[in-house]
Amino acid sequence: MFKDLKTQHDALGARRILDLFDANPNRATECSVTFGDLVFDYSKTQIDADIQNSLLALTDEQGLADYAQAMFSGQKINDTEGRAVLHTALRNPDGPPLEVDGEDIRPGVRNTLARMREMATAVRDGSFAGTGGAFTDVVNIGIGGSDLGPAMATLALAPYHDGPRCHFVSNVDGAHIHDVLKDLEPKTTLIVVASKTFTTIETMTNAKTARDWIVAGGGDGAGQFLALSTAMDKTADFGIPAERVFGFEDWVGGRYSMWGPIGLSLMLAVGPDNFDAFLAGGKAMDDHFLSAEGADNMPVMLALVGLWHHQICGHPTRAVLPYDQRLSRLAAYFQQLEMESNGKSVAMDGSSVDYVTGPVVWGEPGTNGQHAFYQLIHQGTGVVPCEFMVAAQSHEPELRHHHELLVSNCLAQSEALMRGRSLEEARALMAAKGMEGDELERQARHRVFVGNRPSTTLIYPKLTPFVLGQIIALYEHRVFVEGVILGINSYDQWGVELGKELAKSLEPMVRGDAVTDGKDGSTAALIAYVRARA
Ligand SMILES: O=P(O)(O)OC[C@H]1O[C@](O)(CO)[C@@H](O)[C@@H]1O
Repeated sequence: MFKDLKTQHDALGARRILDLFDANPNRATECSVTFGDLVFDYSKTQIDADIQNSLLALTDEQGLADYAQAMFSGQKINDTEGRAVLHTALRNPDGPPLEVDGEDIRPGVRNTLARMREMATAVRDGSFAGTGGAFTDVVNIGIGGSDLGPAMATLALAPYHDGPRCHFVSNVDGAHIHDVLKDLEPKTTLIVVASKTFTTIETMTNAKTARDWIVAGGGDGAGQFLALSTAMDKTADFGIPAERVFGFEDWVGGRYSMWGPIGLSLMLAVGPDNFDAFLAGGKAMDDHFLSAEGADNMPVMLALVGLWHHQICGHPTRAVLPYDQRLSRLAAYFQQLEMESNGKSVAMDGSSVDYVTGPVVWGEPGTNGQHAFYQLIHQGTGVVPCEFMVAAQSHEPELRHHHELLVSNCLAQSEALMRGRSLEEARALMAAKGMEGDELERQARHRVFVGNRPSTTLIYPKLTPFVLGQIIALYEHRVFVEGVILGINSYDQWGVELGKELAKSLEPMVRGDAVTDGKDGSTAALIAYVRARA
């Protein structure tokens, strides 16, 4: 796999990205993809027309178009779980009939969306209320895909909030629920239990704690609960009646689920119309993904640039750097989306892969990261491809100067990474400060930036619900394209199971109800430490 591309990579030698701009005045346009108001600029990378052609050839070799059709038409491409992958249907409720197991799923999608809208309206206008009156606060209890998406999006769309305050509890660490509930009023708090399976230990533990808190505080117990789940039997066992359960099917993966019921807390915060706009943004990206050809296809190019940097250039991580404070949970969201999807070592046919699969994804918003880890990005020994994101406009026109500084910083970083600073330039800098001799030489060397470090920039007009929908769907399809080219199933997550099983067996030992015989020395000693201080 990737033999030709690796040869092309090896032939690059010391080629400077900056020189590519001198050689081709149209490079910025030619190495950008525009879709609607979104522009994805990958011109500050080593990718040229030849490399681009070889990358695009991979999509044909791996049958990407057929896989995309298979996914959108409901074939069971998640074949280790025997499931279709149809989160795209959640953002296309009015599409033509779409069958899974012989049944058209569209009416169900429309019905659930209408019920969500009704519930959101009732909560927001106070016609569904707690024992103390209209709900002032909503606590979404969920983890992984049942938390990261709605938590990220609710923060991202803060300027559109006109509903109750929304809080998110995920960690089984009691500190999390304690710190969230301590300032809330049980009689006016709505608890939304978000769990696809309704068995996840963290979520069920937090849900029970929340129910006790509501009851102890004079609330209506499960009467102030909503459930978002595929497991109607389990939600009923918990005491939540069917009319307050928003179901979805197994063809929606957890990390792809915020477009449906799992997005209810977002809908409660920003209202049904803004939620619809978010769905419309996702749908617009789906249409683009299915229709745009080759280098004009944004998700395809985003995926290919990622493959170039990780699989071909061998850079082990990639940084997501939104210059947008309200996207401060985006990196965590992408970590699950990308790493749970493509962190695999077995191909679809069960054979072991002999190439690297998903990269480590990490990041923080700019400009904060600049004052923390950018040192390593600029002068460290390894290369970290950076994915910058920035809006042309903020939601705070009265703080225009802040936004101008934000944008300037974002652009400065990608320019600095590419341009670098040579030893000669650093020497001149030191000389200008009056330094000379050995000391000048020593100090100058510390001020050299090798440059030629790749980055991409996704630029968008403003972080509206529609644009957020576009961005999230863009990255979902990126993960899909990468998975298809790597020949792996991006939609299962068997790697999370072993730790869960072991946690179950360890709990009685940690509690002191079982002996640690049979455990390795380290685990037994750590349990003994905890027991001695419990
Ligand atoms: O929604 P659930 O079933 O509680 O699962 C939460 C998360 O746990 C995982 O299964 C991983 O443990 C994720 O894939 C999922 O998003």
